This record gives sequence, structure tokens and C-alpha cells, in this order.
Amino acid sequence: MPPVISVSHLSKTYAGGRAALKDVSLEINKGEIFALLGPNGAGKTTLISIICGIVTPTAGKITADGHDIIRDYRGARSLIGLVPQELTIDFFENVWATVKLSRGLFGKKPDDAYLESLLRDLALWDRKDSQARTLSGGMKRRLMIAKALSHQPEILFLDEPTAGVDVELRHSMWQLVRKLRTAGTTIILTTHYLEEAEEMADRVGVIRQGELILVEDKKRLMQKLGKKRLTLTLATPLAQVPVALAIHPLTLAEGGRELVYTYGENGAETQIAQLLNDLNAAGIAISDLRTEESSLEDIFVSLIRKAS
Ligand SMILES: Nc1ncnc2c1ncn2[C@@H]1O[C@H](COP(=O)(O)OP(=O)(O)OP(=O)(O)O)[C@@H](O)[C@H]1O
Repeated sequence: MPPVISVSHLSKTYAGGRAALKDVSLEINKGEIFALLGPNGAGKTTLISIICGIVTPTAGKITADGHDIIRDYRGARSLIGLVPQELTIDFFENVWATVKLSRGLFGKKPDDAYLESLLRDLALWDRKDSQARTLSGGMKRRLMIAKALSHQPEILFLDEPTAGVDVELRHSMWQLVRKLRTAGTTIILTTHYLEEAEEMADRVGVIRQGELILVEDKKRLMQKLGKKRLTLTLATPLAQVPVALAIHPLTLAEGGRELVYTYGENGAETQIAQLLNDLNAAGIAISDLRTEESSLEDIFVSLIRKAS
């Protein structure tokens, strides 16, 4: 299946000389949730803004479902919904008029039944006659999403959808995004909450100082770069790792009270059974054990560090 968005050799240098994107190429598959990750100022918003036709690229080519975003701007833009970071709503307009107007701007025929179901899905139907300024912060964000979806786009960009929202609202946003994906919408989101990407994304892209340094299936990334740690609490503390255990990747922690075994990097086989045998043979008794896995956040931090 051809990609729904294709970005080829994209560069952006802002007036003033800041190179915000450097030769970025990326393909987004239809129906996936793609999380674009990167530190502040990495170029995420610039990339999204170019694809949505808000910022002009310095070089490169982008198509959305085959439509060139510059030569066929209207064709490309009608496929795309964008929820930007900042609120861009008329605070004195009511909810219903806001979504109706937004749909109209895309030249779509009125479809009140669709807009009603959209507002119901976003728990805004009861407030359809309220002015935007009277909504809570979470409702205002949901109204931004309703606006972005008013013209039934195939592709939805969410720039920091849950920045500053409470845990409950974050979870309800995740639910909504999953529902949209199930309905066939392709979703590209940026986030600083790595937990959000870990929870939702099918693939992740990591951008740093304008360069796309990695694009990977999330599960594969976690298998490839994730590490697991087995921590053994010792019945009697050790001063050093015994020579008999030197073949294992072990370190002592907590003043010799814990032995830490790190494994699983690059999907390597573990030698835990062998380790337990060797501990037994060396007469080292264990009083407790626990395992921990690295999160996407651990992987992200080490990737960004490695690249600097
Ligand atoms: N209109 C502009 N004019 C000049 N420089 C800009 C402009 N917009 C962004 N930049 C610069 O381009 C770089 C990339 O910014 P961008 O907003 O794309 O990053 P980001 O990854 O979205 O950051 P954040 O996570 O903080 O939102 C930054 O150095 C920023 O200062």
C-alpha cells in the first residue's frame, strides 16, 4: 500500500538562518498512529506545519495521498485535520457555529448529522450552544479536535494533544485517538509524554536538531534497545562480584546487598538459568528478586544522548 504521506528530502531554514529541518525523509502508512518525538526546538512543529501548508519548505517534496502539498494545496489540505498546540478558536462563537463554520471553510457540504455525532463523541453536544470562552480547558481542547475533524479528514495531526491536561482527560484523549484509528484515520502526534507514545504509537520517529535520527516500529524499538534488569537481594552482602560469576554481566549495588543483572539488549538470549545455578554453586543465597524493563522514555533519553 502506498504511504498516505510521503516526505522526501525536506529542509527548512527560517529567515534569520535557523535550519529547523535538515533533509528529512519519512513515509506515514495509512491507518497508523505515528508519534514524532524530540526535545524542545527539534523541529516537530515545523515538520507538521509544512505538511499542513502553514510553513513553506526551503527544499523537498511532500505528498498527501498523492496530492503535492504545494502544487495541489487544496486537494492535499482537504485530507488533513490539524490540532495545533495553541488554542485557535473564536472565544465568542458558540460550539455549534464553530464546527459548522470550520466545515464550511473546507468547502464541504453541510452535514449536521455528522457534526452532531462528532460533538457527541467528544462529549460537547450538551454545550453546543455555549460560547467557547465559557468552556473548561479540557472542553476547549476537545473543541479544537472537533474543529479539526469537522471536514472528515483522513489524516489527523495532533501537536502536543495532552500538554498540560490532567490524567483523566489524557486517558479520554487516548481513547478518542484509538477510536479514530479504528475508524480508519491516520494519526500523527507529537508529544513530550513518552508514556503517551509508548501507550499509543504503532511507530515512532525521533527528531533531534532538525534531523530525523530514527524511525522504527515501537515494539521492535523496545525489543532492540530496551534492557531488562534483574535485581537479586543477597542474604549476605558481598564486597565484590565473585570470580566464579565473572562470566555474567553483574554489578553490585546498595553497598553489596544487591546483585544487578542486565540483559535483553538487542534481543540477546538471557543466561538467567545459568546465573542461578552458578550462584547456587558459589553458595550465594538470595532473599528476594525483582525485574524491571526500560521504558520508551529510557530508550529515548539514551538515543538523544548518544546522538549529541
Ligand atoms: N517562525 C520561526 N522563525 C524562526 N525560527 C523559528 C520559527 N519557528 C520555529 N523556529 C525555530 O526552529 C526550530 C524548530 O522549532 P519547532 O517549533 O519546529 O520545534 P519543536 O520540536 O516543535 O519544539 P517544541 O517541542 O518546543 O514545540 C527552533 O530552533 C525554533 O526556534
